[in-house]
Amino acid sequence: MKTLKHNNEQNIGELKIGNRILLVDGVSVSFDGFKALNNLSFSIDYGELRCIIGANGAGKSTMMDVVTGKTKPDSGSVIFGEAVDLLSLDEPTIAQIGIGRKFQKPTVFQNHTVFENLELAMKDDKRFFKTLFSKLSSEQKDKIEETMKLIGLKELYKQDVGILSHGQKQWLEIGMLIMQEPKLLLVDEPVAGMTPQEVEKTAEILTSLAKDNAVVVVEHDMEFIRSIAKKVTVLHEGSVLAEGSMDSIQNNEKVRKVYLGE
Ligand SMILES: Nc1ncnc2c1ncn2[C@@H]1O[C@H](COP(=O)(O)OP(=O)(O)OP(=O)(O)O)[C@@H](O)[C@H]1O
Repeated sequence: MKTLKHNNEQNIGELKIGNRILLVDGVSVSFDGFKALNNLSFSIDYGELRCIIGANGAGKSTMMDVVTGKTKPDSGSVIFGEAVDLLSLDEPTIAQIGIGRKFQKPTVFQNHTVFENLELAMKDDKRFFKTLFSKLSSEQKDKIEETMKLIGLKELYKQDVGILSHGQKQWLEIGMLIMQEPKLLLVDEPVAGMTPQEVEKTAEILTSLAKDNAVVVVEHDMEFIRSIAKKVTVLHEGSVLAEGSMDSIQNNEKVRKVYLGE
């Protein structure tokens, strides 16, 4: 079981597979009178890999901005774990208590090796030079090794990141998120621009990650979604249009109308 080094620890509750880790309840966000999120409600369980889909402008990014504290909604509530009120916390605190976000564009340190990038991303010590020149404990080394294995970059640990492929950089960034020990990961369009082999590997990484975390994937690539999805949430005009298995989504009349114009 994971532990949290934060005063909100007692409010997170037990991180047990199947327990709820995120509740978004009746959230609305307006931009100049336009409702980007409109009474949005859904929840995510610990150990779940959830896919969130929706047309451009459906509110996917705004939803992630609300969960990570970048945007404060006009109404509603967002609860992490059993009782942590995320709307009362700022962005750095939300990251610190265990919500990690991976944006589309990788932001790795180009002139450092794979190993160094993971080392720099480690949770406890954010001071760049101190991190680079201090000795790692065996526990920290093990964590880096384990992460390199998960993201498939173990053989490349000495390589400068600049020469990695687009896909490898994306995986490294997922690895850097893992080093911060998040409990909930929000991943924005992870397979955009990837080769089919890279897409397959990304599916493996995210599936494996979700076993001991919760992972929310926002993606447009439906084939990829189909390959990883257990439960899919469809957003439309800032609300949940449908939720369920990929099959039930594909056969859902409302979804077909909105997506396929049937
Ligand atoms: N800061 C903002 N100011 C004004 N309108 C905004 C702002 N952010 C988002 N919007 C609008 O809110 C709506 C929802 O946008 P959002 O980016 O959340 O959708 P999305 O589902 O992530 O779309 P995409 O798939 O294109 O990334 C859009 O119509 C967008 O134009």
